[in-house]
Amino acid sequence: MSTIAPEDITGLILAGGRGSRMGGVDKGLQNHRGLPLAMHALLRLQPQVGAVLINANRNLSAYESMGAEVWPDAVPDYPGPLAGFLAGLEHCDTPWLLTVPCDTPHFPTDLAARLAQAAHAADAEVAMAATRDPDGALQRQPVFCLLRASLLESLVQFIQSGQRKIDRWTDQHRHVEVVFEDAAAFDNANTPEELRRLQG
Ligand SMILES: Nc1nc2c(ncn2[C@@H]2O[C@H](COP(=O)(O)OP(=O)(O)OP(=O)(O)O)[C@@H](O)[C@H]2O)c(=O)[nH]1
Ligand SMILES: [Mg+2]
Repeated sequence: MSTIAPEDITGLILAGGRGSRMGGVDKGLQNHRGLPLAMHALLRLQPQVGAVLINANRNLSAYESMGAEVWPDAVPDYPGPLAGFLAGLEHCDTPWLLTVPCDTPHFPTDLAARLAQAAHAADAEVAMAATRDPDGALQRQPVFCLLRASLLESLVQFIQSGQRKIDRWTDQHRHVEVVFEDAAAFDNANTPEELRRLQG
């Protein structure tokens, strides 16, 4: 096979954060064009992968009603997105996991296909999205990450050692970066103002 099949990938929507810059609200449940942000992510991710999970730590039944399995962090105190990666890897039944955050409703519709192609071609364990700044500098998008499910043990150890940074961890493994030309597709909503800007 010349790539990784969609059926071999579980999509994971990361909605487990504190949303502190948004005033402490549950970011994935905030309205964007008539639907909760996490629902936009679900609708975009579902056609690209075989199954979808949601990682959330509050309002679990609201997320369940979107039609996907929901898993909270197994580690306490909101240690960051890697806790979500961990919940996803623990509950993923496919050889690959693809993470996306709940606050980026316009992410590329070919995200899974392009990351899968690159991971396969490079025989990598991790494929991460990247964009270019206006000045041309490469900007990693670490929460958009295709991972081999076999990295679970490595991630448990990394988190137990007190580390939190996604690319510090992924750099320990065979990885590739995939540049997406449309940087605006990765615009996310951290504040109410950024969410308003996304409506336009
Ligand atoms: N499971 C889990 N996910 C997290 C955690 N922190 C952030 N995330 C998720 O990681 C992604 C990127 O994080 P941020 O954009 O900083 O979101 P956030 O942490 O909720 O927002 P702030 O509190 O304002 O930083 C979002 O999809 C969050 O839901 C955490 O401690 N646990
Ligand atoms: Mg945060």
